[in-house]
Amino acid sequence: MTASSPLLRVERLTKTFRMYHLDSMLHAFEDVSFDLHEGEFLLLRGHNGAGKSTLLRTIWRSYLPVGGHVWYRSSHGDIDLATAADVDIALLRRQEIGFVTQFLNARPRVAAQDIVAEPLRLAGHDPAEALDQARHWLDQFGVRPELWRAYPSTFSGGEQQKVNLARALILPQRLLLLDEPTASLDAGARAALIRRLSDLKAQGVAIIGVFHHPGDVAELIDREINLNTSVVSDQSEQEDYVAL
Ligand SMILES: Nc1ncnc2c1ncn2[C@@H]1O[C@H](COP(=O)(O)OP(=O)(O)OP(=O)(O)O)[C@@H](O)[C@H]1O
Repeated sequence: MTASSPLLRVERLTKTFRMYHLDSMLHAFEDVSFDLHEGEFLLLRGHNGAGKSTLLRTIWRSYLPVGGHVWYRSSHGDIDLATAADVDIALLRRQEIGFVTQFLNARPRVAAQDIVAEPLRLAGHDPAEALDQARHWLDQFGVRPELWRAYPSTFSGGEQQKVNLARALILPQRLLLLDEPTASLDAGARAALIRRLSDLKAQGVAIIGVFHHPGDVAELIDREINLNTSVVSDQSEQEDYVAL
């Protein structure tokens, strides 16, 4: 893929789960194809169980697809995330691809501010500057200063989600996968999230998101894909439907 080609090209991606205890297969999604360019925001739609989270997790490579490709134009060259080596996936997750879920991967006895600062420290930033940035983002998302040095394992669901978001969004990635990031956020944190996503999009970050209330991010959406029907619609050219 060239510099003007999509950042991500998903081709006929199919995911089936084997239900061993039932000796049967369950189709999560089938033959999904779409392109995503830098700075684009793609909304995934579909009813409960349509396969939205599974699609995000397959791109993130928590799941291996049973068919298809996920071509990603990394800064190291083109790579198929569907078949790439685990070591390459780990590198991309550290440097280029972010994933936010509603669930904090809370590590025991690590302070909230250190969890948030870690991506900057790993990227080689000065530790004091990383800590300053971490406090800035905790503040932006509305985490009280008295919690910054506390361990998030005891935080409320909303507070954990704020730590999660601050960590995931502190360092601009090239591709961001969002699985219901506004679930359990209060209005102030939702507004901070939308401001941050809007800034990241303007910087060229490509975003794929699942939102329980898509109205939250209405102004950011460029295209939608409906997993019930596997149809992509362009927000600016509604008549231009592309069958998958
Ligand atoms: N690890 C798994 N093993 C077996 N089946 C799974 C697994 N993960 C998801 N599924 C099934 O795949 C289907 C798609 O699930 P998924 O969570 O992707 O749906 P969703 O569109 O995100 O739904 P919701 O809107 O309810 O969050 C569901 O029927 C679910 O039961």
